[in-house]
Amino acid sequence: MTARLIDGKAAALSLREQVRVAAGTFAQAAGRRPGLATVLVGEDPASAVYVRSKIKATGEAGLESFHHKLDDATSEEDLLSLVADLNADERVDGILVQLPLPTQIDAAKVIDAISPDKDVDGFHALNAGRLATGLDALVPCTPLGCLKLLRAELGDLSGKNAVVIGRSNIVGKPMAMLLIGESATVTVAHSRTADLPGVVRQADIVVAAVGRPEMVKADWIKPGATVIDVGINRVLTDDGKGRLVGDVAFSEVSQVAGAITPVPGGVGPMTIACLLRNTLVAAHRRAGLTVPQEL
Ligand SMILES: Nc1nc2c(c(=O)[nH]1)N[C@@H](CN(C=O)c1ccc(C(=O)N[C@@H](CCC(=O)O)C(=O)O)cc1)CN2
Repeated sequence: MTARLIDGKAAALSLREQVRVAAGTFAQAAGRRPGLATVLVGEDPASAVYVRSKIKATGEAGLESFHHKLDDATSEEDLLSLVADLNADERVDGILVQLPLPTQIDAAKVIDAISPDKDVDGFHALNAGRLATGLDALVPCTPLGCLKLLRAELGDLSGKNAVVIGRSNIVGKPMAMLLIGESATVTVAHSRTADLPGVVRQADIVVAAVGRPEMVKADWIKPGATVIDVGINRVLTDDGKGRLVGDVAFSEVSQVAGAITPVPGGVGPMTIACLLRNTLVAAHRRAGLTVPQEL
């Protein structure tokens, strides 16, 4: 392997420590701890693991945690009613409804019902619009985590050619907006892009968020490029056990790239660290306190 390994686990631990210190300062100034409400609907095993990790990380950072577990058959009306209660609860600075939701619930309606001030996932249309127009916004955690890794690796991103593969509202689009905000030259590519390998080959920075295991190959990558892999795909192995792979063919791409995130241990841990960061930012704004610069 020739590429530098970008250690998302270490970066996430360091951000979580910064959040812990700043949460203590917030508690002294505001007379209460910042609060995060998590909502898990149903029994999806991966979602249960992610929410457990979020609750654990919340406690370790000194934030107050309010967890709500609803059963699989919960109606949209009941979930909207819980969101309304959490919007009104002064102890709650951030509301996280874990996705995906069961099919009887319209996720867009639920996201729209979350107060934009408490939308620590950054999925509400108001936060998306604020990000797109360069205003202070709560920014989706995964792209924010990618940006923090890119800044730590490359410093100034201005003038870099960045290709984001994937156009989802949760990762691709906000990632592009964040990179534009850094004065990078940004292309958003996707499954229908003509000559996708040729487009990606122009990039100094590649962010892969397509959800297709090991789709990005070594001959797509400009030598020395920085590659951020957002994919988390579970694939079956010959021994029947299965393993996690990203959207990037790591073993071959790491021979060409200048730096690369692994899966696991790259972007994933930053998603949870940025959720804590967003909760602290939301708490400061709601309390009328200045958000610490280092966050
Ligand atoms: N409301 C939300 N729902 C979902 C989000 C989100 O940001 N908000 N993102 C994903 C899942 N997710 C967080 O919720 C998440 C996924 C993966 C990781 C992570 O740390 N992954 C590890 C590997 C974990 C494993 O072994 O399975 C890694 O990449 O190192 C954190 C958070 C969908 N839903």
